[in-house]
Amino acid sequence: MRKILRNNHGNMKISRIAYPLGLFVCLFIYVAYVKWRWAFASQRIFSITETAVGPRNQQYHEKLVTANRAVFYGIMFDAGSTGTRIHIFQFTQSAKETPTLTHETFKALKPGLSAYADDVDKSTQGIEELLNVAKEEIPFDLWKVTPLVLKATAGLRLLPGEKAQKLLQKVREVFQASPFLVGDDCVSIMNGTDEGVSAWITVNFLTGNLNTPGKNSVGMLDLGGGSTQITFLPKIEVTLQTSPAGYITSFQMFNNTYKLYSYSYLGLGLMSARLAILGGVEGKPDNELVSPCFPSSFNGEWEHAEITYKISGHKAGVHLYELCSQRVSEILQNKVHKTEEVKNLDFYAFSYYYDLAANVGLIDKEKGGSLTVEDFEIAAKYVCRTMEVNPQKNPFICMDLTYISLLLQEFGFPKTKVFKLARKIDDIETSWALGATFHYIDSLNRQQNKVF
Ligand SMILES: O=c1[nH]cnc2c1ncn2[C@@H]1O[C@H](COP(=O)(O)OP(=O)(O)O)[C@@H](O)[C@H]1O
Ligand SMILES: [Ca+2]
Repeated sequence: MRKILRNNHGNMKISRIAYPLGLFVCLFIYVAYVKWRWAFASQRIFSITETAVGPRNQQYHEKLVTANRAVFYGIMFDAGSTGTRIHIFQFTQSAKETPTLTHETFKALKPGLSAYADDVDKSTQGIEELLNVAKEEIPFDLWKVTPLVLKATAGLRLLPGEKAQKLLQKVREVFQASPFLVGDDCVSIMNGTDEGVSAWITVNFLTGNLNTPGKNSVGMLDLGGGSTQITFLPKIEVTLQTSPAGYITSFQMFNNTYKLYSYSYLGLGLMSARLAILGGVEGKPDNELVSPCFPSSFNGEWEHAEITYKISGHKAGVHLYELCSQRVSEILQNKVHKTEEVKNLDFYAFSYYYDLAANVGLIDKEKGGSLTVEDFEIAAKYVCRTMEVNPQKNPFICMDLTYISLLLQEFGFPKTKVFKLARKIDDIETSWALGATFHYIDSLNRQQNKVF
């Protein structure tokens, strides 16, 4: 009897220790698992294979796993000024090998988050719709180890701070209720330099320049709706020495340190520039905005940042291109820093550079292509001249092309400079999203190394 009692007493003691111990072991295994997923994610640098253009569903996922390739994902939301986009990146890795970017799923919605500044509750519908794409794409068992991040750009930078924070808080709530891995910093406004640097990482990774020592890097030009970025790796010391404060940035990624020239011009994105050229002010409705970049007989409306403006052409307009380029030059005067070195480097151009060139047939809509500053200028002159007699579907086409051609010259590019325009390289979107995902994974791993 005594023995039994003693045994019972002993069992109770064991279960009192066993319960918290079991809980601790489970927690340890879970944390170790998450750390393991991300540890291999940041070993040296990622590679990309032809499987990037492959089917991606549960069957494909199982095929990779059974082929002894571990699969993991990262989700990046790009909250741009004109739209919100989801990028779902799939990586695979065999034992002891560097991870490979195998696929991207991309979906975009309009308008951008800033359009909901006065009705925050409405912003969640689009975010949830995009999250559903991630749920369909990512196998259920990987949801809780897949990091989910949103970074907002010019649209939210241009909003009053309080309105922007309310929008971000709403998104944070939706993210926290989702089954994915969210950290404290999962939703934020990205600074302009990080935006340029991340896009530079993307394009240099996709062109194979990042992982090949001695290979030249390429520069990156991004023309968004609210801001525009220029980023390149200077090869000559003069550029580093003569650039103003805030234009040179050092960053570390995957054990390498890079010193880049990178600057984001807030307010010089195409939509913000249109407003400036028209003489309007962000957030303030005007009676009517008149511009020499529209044909003299033109009358219409333009919606920008939730305000509808009445727009029209100058009555006495004759040489549209000359008058328009004068006005655009005034707007760009003393705004942009010129560098000599850009003349000698290869550049990729994204976003509205691509869209505009594709719209007027300078490049193939799907495949992209190469063109010069002069091609933009010739197209601008042609469109401005013909739209007087032949009204265009897009009344801004003369203004936009004139703006692009002059902006590129302000950066220091000669008219003969050739640019590459690409929406995708190896079936991956040429956006800052991939570079930012690499950076996020890298920093997550560094944090975890500190914890363990
Ligand atoms: O990932 C992308 N894929 C394709 N086009 C994009 C992507 N990101 C931005 N764009 C294009 O960039 C332009 C607007 O930029 P955005 O809305 O991002 O402004 P912002 O960068 O100034 O915030 C649009 O033409 C949009 O189609
Ligand atoms: Ca953008």
